[in-house]
Order: sequence, then structure tokens, then C-alpha cells
Amino acid sequence: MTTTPPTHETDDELDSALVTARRQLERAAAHIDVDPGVIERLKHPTKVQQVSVPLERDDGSVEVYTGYRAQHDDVRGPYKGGLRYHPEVTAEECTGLSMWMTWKCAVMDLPFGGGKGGVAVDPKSLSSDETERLTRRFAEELRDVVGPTKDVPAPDMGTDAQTMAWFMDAYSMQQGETVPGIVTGKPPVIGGSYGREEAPGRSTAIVTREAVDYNGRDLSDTTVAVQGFGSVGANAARLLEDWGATIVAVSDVNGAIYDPDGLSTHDVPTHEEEPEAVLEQDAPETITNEDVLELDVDVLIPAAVGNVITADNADAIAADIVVEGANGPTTFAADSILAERDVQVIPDILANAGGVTVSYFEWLQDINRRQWSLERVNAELEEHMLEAWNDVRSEVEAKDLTWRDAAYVVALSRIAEAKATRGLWP
Ligand SMILES: NC(=O)C1=CN([C@@H]2O[C@H](COP(=O)(O)OP(=O)(O)OC[C@H]3O[C@@H](n4cnc5c(N)ncnc54)[C@H](OP(=O)(O)O)[C@@H]3O)[C@@H](O)[C@H]2O)C=CC1
Ligand SMILES: O=C(O)CCC(=O)C(=O)O
Repeated sequence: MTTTPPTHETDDELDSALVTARRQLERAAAHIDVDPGVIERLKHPTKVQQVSVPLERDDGSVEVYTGYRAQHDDVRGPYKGGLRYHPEVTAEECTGLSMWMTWKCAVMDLPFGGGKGGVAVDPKSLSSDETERLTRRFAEELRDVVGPTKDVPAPDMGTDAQTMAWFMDAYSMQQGETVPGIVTGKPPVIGGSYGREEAPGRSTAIVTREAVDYNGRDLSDTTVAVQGFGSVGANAARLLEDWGATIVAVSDVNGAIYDPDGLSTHDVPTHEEEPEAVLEQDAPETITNEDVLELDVDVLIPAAVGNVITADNADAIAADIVVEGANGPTTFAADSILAERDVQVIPDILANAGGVTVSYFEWLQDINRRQWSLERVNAELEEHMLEAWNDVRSEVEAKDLTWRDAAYVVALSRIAEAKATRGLWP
């Protein structure tokens, strides 16, 4: 049923997030009547800030790390997106990820644009004190580019609520007043939202449920494999298990545990509870991260790193539905192969958008000095996800598009209309 033009490039050298984001943009633009000048503009970020982040290690030695903040587009509102601590963070990666944030916020119809940043560091190599010093210094270096109505960071891979608390404290000290709205994903005790930590996993679970239902099936008859057992993967796996699905495999960086009869995912420690502990759990079998992707399951959820489904393994993906919990897990070439094979890929910009959606709720709570209950957050998230799902589904059905192209069409229409209305373009 999908009509994406086949493009069978190989992934010999995997594209960066930026190259993939630009190619996806060009492909989707062919399905919508948008000023080509707007598309050209959207291929480029507004600004990419690079900073040096010196850190005094616990042993007294000094290391200098490189940090970035990419700001892609803010026509619909302040730049919004996470901060990642990972050795492979680069300006180019942050820029691609910031483009995806622009589309993600627009698909969800949130009043935000797209940003993303991070530090090129292995967070597992730092003590908690070192991570705090690094974060405070990074916040200091970014002081001129971020702000509660300018650019609002949040957690991503390798960062968490505590990282956001340190960032908020450092920024507040610079400003001479407490500024909760400078970041989202903070602990609730300092203005964070209940449900934010779980939200990208919850939205991944919600769209999985909707995709299964769309295919005329029921979660109780559905097998699922999840790559990555962090904030996104663990919460998605646990919710889907609670809702009746059989989770046959979960993995961390070292590999996966597999039980064809279903795992008890609440008994497996998450990345936050105990990193690299998945393989230590009781299970009939352990398999590799590559094997997880090729398991014969109904739904595959890649929820760890980018570029894991490539031209090399796309033909071996046995799942009927791939739900992208991670950002950018499918290369451009693999996407075309999956589309030709009628594997439905529910894109990252819809699937994991619960994170930024609850960040928006948090931002509203901070501005209004209110705190919503967990029940309210989850109810509003469910409502927003269903609205976005239905908007995207309408484009899939009306134009016979893949789910990714349809999500781009929804996002681009809103962004282009905002640009035309504000008169910023041409
Ligand atoms: N956190 C958020 O709010 C959001 C995150 N995302 C995206 O979701 C993805 C995961 O983020 P998040 O859950 O926050 O990250 P976390 O740091 O919480 O967890 C990452 C998980 O992936 C595992 N992992 C790391 N590298 C690999 C690898 N090469 N192969 C397999 N597993 C690996 C880690 O294992 P180990 O425990 O062994 O280190 C860990 O279980 C990223 O793409 C991120 O951009 C998207 C939306 C929101
Ligand atoms: O909550 C946010 O602001 C952004 C989360 C994020 O970085 C993402 O969705 O990829």
C-alpha cells in the first residue's frame, strides 16, 4: 500500500543524522505543495553553538570536552530538545537531531521549534560529582543561547532528571533568580512534571497499541522485541507488557535476553536503575543486539541508538511493524527497503514524541507555577498522542504514504503555514 519511491543506495558508509534528515525532508516535500524556498531554508539550522567544557576530574587532572547546541527552527516557538552525553556527539549529529525536533514538535502541534545539544563524553567514565561539574560548566557556556522563552533543553541519551536539576540550578544562579522553565525533565520537587520520565516510552507504547489495532490485531496476541532498556525502551516494554503484549526480548549495550514465552520486564533493571545489567537476568537465552532486530516478532521497537536498521539488515527484519522509540534508528536506504516490503515503520517524530509533549506540559506548569497530577499528565498525553496519530493516519490514507512521509507532511504543512503567516519567508 505504500508508494515511497524505491531508492536502493547502500549504507556502506552510514549517513549522519543531518544527511538522513535532509533526505527525508526532500522525499516528503514531494508530497506537499510547499514553497521550495521554505524547504531549502529548513535544510539548514539557524545556529549551531560549539563550546569547550573544561572539567577538573576527581584526581585533580583537567580534561576539556566539546559541547554543542544546535538550533534548527523557531518559527512556531522556542527551540526545544534534549541534551545528550555520548562519545559520538558532534555538531552534525546535533543539527540532524534538532531538525527532527522541529518536525516532532510540529507533528504534535506544540508551540516549539527544534533544538538539540550535548557533550562528546562517555557519561559512564564520570563520577556523579564530575557529571555535576561538567553540567554546571556546560550550562555556563550555553548561557547566551538558552532561555525559557528562547531555547529549552531536556534529557536525552546519557542525561536524566538530575542532570536537568544541575543545569537549572547553574542557570538560575547566573540569573539571580530561580528559573524552573529553563529546562524540562527536572525532578518534580523543583518544578518537573510527573510522568515526564516515562513519557517517551509511554507514547511509544501508545502508538504501538494503535498500530497493532490499525492492523486489526490485539495486543494480547502481539509479540514485541525491544532494543535498549533505558528511559524509552524500558518504559515502553513495561507498559506494553502491562497492556497484555508478550515482550520476548530486551537488550542493553551488551546484548539481549530472550524468552519466546515472554519476559517479566518489571524485574529487569533499567539503564537508570543499574546500567549494563540486562544480561545478568534469568532468561532461557541470551542473544546479540543484531539478533534482536531480526527476531520473528510482530513488533520491533529499536529504542537505543541511531542507524541500527540499515541496508545490510533491512531484508532480514521479520517484524510487520517497526516502532521507532529511538531517534533515527532506520537509515534512509533501509527505510525504502522496508517500505517496499510493506513493513510499517512508525517514525520517531511521532512514536517517541511523548517526551517533548510532557515537556510542554512541564513548561506550562512552570510558567503558571502549578503542578498537574500524574493522572492529568497521562490523560492529556493520551489525548495528544491520539490526535497526532489520527492526523498522520489521515495523510497515510489520503495520499497512500508511508507513516514517515505522512508525519512529515503533517509537520511541514504546519511549519510552512507559520512561516507564510509570520511573513518571514521569502
Ligand atoms: N530520554 C528522552 O526523553 C528521549 C529519548 N529519545 C531517544 O531514545 C533513544 C534512547 O534514549 P534514552 O532511553 O533516553 O537513553 P538511556 O541512556 O536512558 O538508555 C539507553 C539504553 O540503550 C542501551 N544502549 C546504548 N548503546 C547501545 C547500543 N549500541 N546497542 C544497544 N543498546 C544500547 C543502553 O544500555 P546500557 O544500560 O548498557 O548503557 C540503555 O539500555 C535515543 O535515541 C534518544 O535520543 C527520544 C525521545 C525522548
Ligand atoms: O523533552 C524534550 O524537550 C525533548 C526530548 C528529546 O530530545 C527528543 O524527543 O528527542
